Amino acid sequence: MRKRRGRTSRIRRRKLARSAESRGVNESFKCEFIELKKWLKDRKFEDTNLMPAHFPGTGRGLMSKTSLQEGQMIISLPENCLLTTDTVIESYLGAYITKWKPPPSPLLALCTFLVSEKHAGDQSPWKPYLEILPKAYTCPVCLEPEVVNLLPKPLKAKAEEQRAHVQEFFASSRDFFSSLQPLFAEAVDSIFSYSALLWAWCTVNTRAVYLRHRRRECLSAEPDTCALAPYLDLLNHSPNVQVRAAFNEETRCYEIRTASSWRKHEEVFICYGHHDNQRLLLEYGFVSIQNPHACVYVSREILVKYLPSTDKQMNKKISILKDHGFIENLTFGWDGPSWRLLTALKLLCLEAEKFTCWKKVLLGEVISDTNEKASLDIAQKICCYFIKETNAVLQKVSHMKDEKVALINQLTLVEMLWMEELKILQASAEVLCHLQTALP
Ligand SMILES: C[S@@+](CC[C@H](N)C(=O)[O-])C[C@H]1O[C@@H](n2cnc3c(N)ncnc32)[C@H](O)[C@@H]1O
Repeated sequence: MRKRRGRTSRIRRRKLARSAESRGVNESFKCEFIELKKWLKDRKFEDTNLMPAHFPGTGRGLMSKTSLQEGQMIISLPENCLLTTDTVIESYLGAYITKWKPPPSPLLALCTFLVSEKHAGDQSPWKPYLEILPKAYTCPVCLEPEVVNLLPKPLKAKAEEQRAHVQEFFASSRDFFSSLQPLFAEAVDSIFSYSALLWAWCTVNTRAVYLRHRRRECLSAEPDTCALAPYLDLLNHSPNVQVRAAFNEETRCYEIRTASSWRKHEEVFICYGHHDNQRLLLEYGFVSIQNPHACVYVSREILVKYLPSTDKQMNKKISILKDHGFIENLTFGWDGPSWRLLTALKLLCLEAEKFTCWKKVLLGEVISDTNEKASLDIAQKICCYFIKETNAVLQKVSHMKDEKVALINQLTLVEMLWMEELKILQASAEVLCHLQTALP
């Protein structure tokens, strides 16, 4: 049979490919979801809008059962389904928390409850929820050090901070865990191990919704703002949607309304915030493809890499940038170098005789064609340098994927981040070319 090559068939094929990419496979028949559904029903929640499904691009998420209109409530989860510090304090742990001095933090209360209930297994009333929680996470704190080493520098530094923070959280909680020994037949050290606490910490960090609680004497003064919301926490993130999510004091339900509309059987997303990919990886352990907020960070060392070392005013210029907050958050994005990056470069490229104009530069005024050209040239050089570096890391990751098969998932995640950064840099290089040719 002759192949159809007309425009209509091309469009149809493209549409089919696009819907196949995002088409989810219903998972509501799976045992864990049947159990969770029963558990939710006992708590007076039945979902008419959504169902669990697996999607090729985003993994497990929620799919619309019918089309959903803009402004429609997509989920309204009753208070008694939420796991908050109230749940913990009202539980068998309450007496131990109240006795412990200094008071445990709200986060420690939630993590302790999660570990303890997980340990209780079949005996836990939260079992149907615990069963659907991921067994492992992909936040940098869970990545192997050799994989963390491959992250872009600013993210690597934050990943190391994250690891130190969780290790300190564990070390400083051990005495409190010891105080819980009367509750358990086994040694608490084996129940509240580092890996168990890490799992609980990642569960709260990647899945909790924002829900502010008043301060209670038995907990420390740190903000009590996290609640786990079973089922609702199956919603994945998209940077391109808008939702309104909050606890409704009248209905006593945690409600999410969508500002987007959804066709039947589409994946329904919420937005976790306008985060770039490095932040998404740090906090949630994933990378969003074509994220409009994604960017590539330019450090101070790279900023000055291509500037003439003979510039006597260089130190002064850097101090000015520091004093005016222009040394941080300098980025390349999909639409080129950020205004902040170009402004910093314009100041660094100021000719000696124009140095007194530095305030005008920071206010966005054009000083001279020479200054405009010099700053664009440096931006282009930095961008090309980043493209070269990114390609080199991608090659290294690709080799490691062949050699370290056990790390393939972690390496694929890091690869995705670098591939997105490469696309951003290529787009930026093109924008810079246009800007350079547009100059007189
Ligand atoms: C609140 S949970 C959402 C449900 C989760 N997919 C699950 O199966 O339990 C947040 C986690 O989902 C994953 N996730 C969310 N949005 C994603 C996306 N757009 N692409 C890939 N993974 C995503 C990340 O692992 C993140 O830490």
